[in-house]
Amino acid sequence: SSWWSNVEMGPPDVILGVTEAFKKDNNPKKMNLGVGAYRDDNGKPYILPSVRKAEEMVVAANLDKEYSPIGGDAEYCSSVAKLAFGTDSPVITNKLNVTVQSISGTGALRIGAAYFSKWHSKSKDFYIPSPSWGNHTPILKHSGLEVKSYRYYDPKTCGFDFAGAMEDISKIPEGSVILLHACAHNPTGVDPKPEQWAEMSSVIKSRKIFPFFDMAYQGFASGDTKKDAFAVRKFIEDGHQVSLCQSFAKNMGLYGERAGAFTLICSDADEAARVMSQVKIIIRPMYSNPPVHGARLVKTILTTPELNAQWLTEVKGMADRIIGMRTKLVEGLAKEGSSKNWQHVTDQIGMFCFTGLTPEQVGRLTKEFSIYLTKDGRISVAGVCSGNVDYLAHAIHTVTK
Ligand SMILES: Cc1[nH+]cc(COP(=O)(O)O)c(/C=N/[C@@H](CC(=O)O)C(=O)O)c1O
Repeated sequence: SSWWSNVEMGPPDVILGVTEAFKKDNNPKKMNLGVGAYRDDNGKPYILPSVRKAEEMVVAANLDKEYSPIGGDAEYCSSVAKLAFGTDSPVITNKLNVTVQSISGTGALRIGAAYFSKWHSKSKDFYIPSPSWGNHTPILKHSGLEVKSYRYYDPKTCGFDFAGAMEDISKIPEGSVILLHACAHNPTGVDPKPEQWAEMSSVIKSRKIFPFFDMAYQGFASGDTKKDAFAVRKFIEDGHQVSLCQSFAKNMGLYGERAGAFTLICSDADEAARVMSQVKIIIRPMYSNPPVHGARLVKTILTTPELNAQWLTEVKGMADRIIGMRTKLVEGLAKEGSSKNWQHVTDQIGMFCFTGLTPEQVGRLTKEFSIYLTKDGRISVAGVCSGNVDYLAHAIHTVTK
């Protein structure tokens, strides 16, 4: 018999599996609201003009294809750290950040999980929001960490359960790690207000919990990279030694280029050198060194002032289109005569809208209207455009009235 006769069929990925099903559907009105990938108003993937310009510059530079350093290109790393923390942050000016290039946001989480599993001696417990991005749990478990949760989403209001979150956080044992979505929470689209971040920061500090940020949407949530980095910068101002995972998949449209970064904040240059050495020891046997092209595009954009300015207008353009679609969807539902409160659709922010639809209603959207979304009722608003928003409103009204 074969070596692999024991291998059973695994389930399709909760998120990426939706796209597979969508591709098989030949209904011309079909909609893919599953994967969090931006589409323009014609429903097409969008290559940012600033990225195309950067690509021309990189190609014209005739660079070689030698290995990157294990931690990636140093200028790339310093440019993405400045984007996250701010060029005048003491973290940057005192060089307290250990920043390495990662294979996009997922790769940053993998490096982070492996690092904490080996070097964070106080606890192996990671507390993630309930709900969180579907891939957080498997990534953390792959590294031998324990995954626990804290209340985050309130299904009654389709909003942030601040009281519940604070109650749970105040019970998290000292030394545990708390995973925080810096902006555009996935899947709920619900973010704490600045004053709520401030309260979370002080209770996390007083309880000596480690804040581990996942910032996969900087600039993509509000259209303003500084505003979207508020929580990370506030925690640093409050004296937390944060760790940070960054992705350029969404805010630069570099999905398949796999450009990201992982950062740990250290207390001095000597500690930073020791920590960097250990992060490299984790990366080398994982994938040795990162892919060059995506990082070159990011670095070119972030370090060429006019390209950086152009990029900021483009990322704001993406955010604004999504915000506009949220409003159009709510208007469409009103036009359909829905009597439900859809305020949360416009209150929520970023790529996703947590509609509040039940799995049964989600099933009907797919079966009766060829509208594809994850079972938890999350829709990627990026998949909505002026050509299909009324169809979506009609379908949602039909399954919810
Ligand atoms: C919060 C969060 N963190 C990290 C990632 C990883 O992205 P990367 O492409 O590795 O940089 C994603 C991707 N989320 C969307 C795509 C996916 O599931 O892979 C999604 O939720 O649809 C996140 O939503």
